[in-house]
Amino acid sequence: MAKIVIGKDGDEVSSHLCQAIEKQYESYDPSGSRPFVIGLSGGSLPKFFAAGAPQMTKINWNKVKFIFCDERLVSFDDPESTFKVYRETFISKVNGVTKDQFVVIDPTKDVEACAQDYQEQLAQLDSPQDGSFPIFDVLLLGMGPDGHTCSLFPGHPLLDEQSRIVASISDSPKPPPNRVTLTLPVLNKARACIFVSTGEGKKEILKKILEDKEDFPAGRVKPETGTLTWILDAPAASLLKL
Ligand SMILES: O=C1O[C@H](COP(=O)(O)O)[C@@H](O)[C@H](O)[C@H]1O
Repeated sequence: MAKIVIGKDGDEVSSHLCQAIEKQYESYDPSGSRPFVIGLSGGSLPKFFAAGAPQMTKINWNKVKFIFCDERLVSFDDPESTFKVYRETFISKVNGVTKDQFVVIDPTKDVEACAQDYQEQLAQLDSPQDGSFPIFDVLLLGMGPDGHTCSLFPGHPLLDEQSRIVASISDSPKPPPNRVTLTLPVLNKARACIFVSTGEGKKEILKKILEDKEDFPAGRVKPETGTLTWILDAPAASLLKL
């Protein structure tokens, strides 16, 4: 069952996001060797994460590895690069976080080779496994007004992917067309999936997914044993009968 949390404005959304991440960190043992893995999304999410990050004082950032729930296949200087956004808005704000803690794509590869390479990089993180799938600690997710999450779009064959951890997409309906993305099976193995969805433009799709239970990619994120949290602002939640 999803937990829905509503912030009255962007600051409250950031606060709820930080609290949710810190709560998940409580069940992690920082004295062990494995990292605490946080999956990052692009779009509107980085601004809430970066704004709240300095408040997350319980987290030993040295133990964190950041991965990308999806990434656009563009150079790291391109404004569409999600890594670029985090490099410019987050790394500079939190003491001790360096770019070496980010598991980044190789943007020089073709999209399929890039996905394969990223999957291999994720496999080296020493995360717990369930069968062939890693169990990541926290995945921070966004959702487009069409109901996509990561780079998993409505009606796309990637929604049926059952075995890969990272897949490529070369026909993304939202530009840029070439991207790599975590797949639904790995999203649903995570210990915690936290969506952040804000603004008037998301109110209809949120009602369809959270209340009417219509089938959209974001609604297929249902962690098997982990938790699912939706953090919304008031405009995004305005059609929900909570
Ligand atoms: O293209 C993308 O869009 C989604 C949703 O973005 P938002 O701006 O509507 O929050 C994002 O989660 C994903 O990472 C990104 O590649």
